[in-house]
Amino acid sequence: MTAHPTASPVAPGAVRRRLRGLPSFGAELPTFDVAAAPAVPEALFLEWLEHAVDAGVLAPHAVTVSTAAASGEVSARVVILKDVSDEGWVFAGQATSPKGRDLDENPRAALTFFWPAVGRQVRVVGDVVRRPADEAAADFLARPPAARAAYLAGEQSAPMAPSDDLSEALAAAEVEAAAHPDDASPGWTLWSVRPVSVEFWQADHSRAHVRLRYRPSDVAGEWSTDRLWP
Ligand SMILES: Cc1cc2nc3c(=O)[nH]c(=O)nc-3n(C[C@H](O)[C@H](O)[C@H](O)COP(=O)(O)O)c2cc1C
Repeated sequence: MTAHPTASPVAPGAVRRRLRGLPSFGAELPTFDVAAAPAVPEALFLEWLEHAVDAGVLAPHAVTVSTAAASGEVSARVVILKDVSDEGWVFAGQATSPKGRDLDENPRAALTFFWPAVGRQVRVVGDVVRRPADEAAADFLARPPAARAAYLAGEQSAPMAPSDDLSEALAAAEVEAAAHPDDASPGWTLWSVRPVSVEFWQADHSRAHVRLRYRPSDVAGEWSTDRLWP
């Protein structure tokens, strides 16, 4: 572990004023007609995702995944969304990473998408299941060699030793990945979040933010919706 000196203090109130002055959303915001919302949340999510892509939102497929260990300790990180279907919202990572360990202990997660330019947030909460190993292997093999190399170079989230050289490790792993293009990695894992709640949030400049939450209804496969106070 490396120790660092304490950062110098800034003028009292300066950070608060700076933060208060920052914009959160684009100047022009879309509207959200909840009466026209599809019957299933996946359909609305895909509609909103395409809209975000068309609006030029950077990395609209990046999502914050929040997990909790059995101890109750929580953590969150950004990952890339891999798929959305009846199976849920799918993301990938290393089985032995902190998120993988959390999900082994407590297979529940919250996903949070935020698309500032269009003032939209989508929150998905649900049970997490691992996708079949052959699906994870196919996903791993479809990744570019540099991405596979980055994964193979070292154990994700483990501290690096001072003697570890990242560039060297990446170069060696890239040679290895290129030499074995058909070798899947057993640790590469796809997780699917099967939603028990999906909430769509549309910002409004006059603060009349529109929120619509889907939850499974009593009829299997169907959803009921609620408007929520902003
Ligand atoms: C835009 C972006 C995309 C990322 N995509 C992934 C991903 O798909 N899978 C992954 O394991 N980590 C991804 N990461 C890195 C994670 O945020 C995180 O550092 C890593 O998964 C380790 O998290 P953990 O220690 O909580 O397991 C991404 C980071 C960013 C900023």
